[in-house]
Amino acid sequence: MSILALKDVSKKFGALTVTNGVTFDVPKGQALGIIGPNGAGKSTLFNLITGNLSADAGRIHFQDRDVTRVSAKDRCLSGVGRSFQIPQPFEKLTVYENLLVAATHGCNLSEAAVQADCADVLEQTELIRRANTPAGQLSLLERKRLELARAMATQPNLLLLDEIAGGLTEGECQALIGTIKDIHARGVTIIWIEHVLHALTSVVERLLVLDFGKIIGIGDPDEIMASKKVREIYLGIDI
Ligand SMILES: Nc1ncnc2c1ncn2[C@@H]1O[C@H](COP(=O)(O)OP(=O)(O)OP(=O)(O)O)[C@@H](O)[C@H]1O
Repeated sequence: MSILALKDVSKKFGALTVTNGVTFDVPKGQALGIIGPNGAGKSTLFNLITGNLSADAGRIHFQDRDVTRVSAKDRCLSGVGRSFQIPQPFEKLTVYENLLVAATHGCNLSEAAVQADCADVLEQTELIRRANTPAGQLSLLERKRLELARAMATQPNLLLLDEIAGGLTEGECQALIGTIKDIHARGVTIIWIEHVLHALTSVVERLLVLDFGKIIGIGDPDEIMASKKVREIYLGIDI
């Protein structure tokens, strides 16, 4: 059963077609990776799925409901969570307070349940010892963890990760991968845009390649990465 389905989704900015007839679905519980050159339309695709942008054409279904014209807030409340490429936490609020804000506005839990949920998310994302630290004092890895935690605090069934591994050392990257794997093992469906390929392929079961807003490949990560077309377009390897 698919949790998300896009059918012929398109988006233009002026004369520039950034999403061009995109059709794919994501089975419940799967981790799907998205790769593509800079400007291929990956973040735009996320914005269309979350409702931050509205599609010019096509339909988007989430959990069997047509959400094409549903607002970003309602999509979040119904279970679409996301992290952003550039983390922008409330710098002066503590880690825990940042999660409370996300949970209070991003899910339907009662006040008491929100507090318990945020404590659980702090454990899951290994931020428990930084709970009372202002977000502005966190290291890069901790900021990435907080970005993940803010998305998890909205209790997503579908978690969208936008280049969360960028800029980390190899050790930090491995630590973050471990946390993402744990979240996936709990049954959360994941779509992850990432340029750090080894991080992505160590988690995802399926890979989608975008180029100029079109899907040029989707399937088993090893097969996709071995395909001549993908190697030429994405890796710039002339074979
Ligand atoms: N709000 C906007 N208005 C006009 N053009 C935009 C807007 N958002 C994105 N674009 C353009 O759409 C194209 C796709 O951008 P997008 O950010 O989706 O690509 P991307 O694949 O995520 O790139 P990157 O890997 O660099 O993050 C780019 O040419 C970008 O300049």
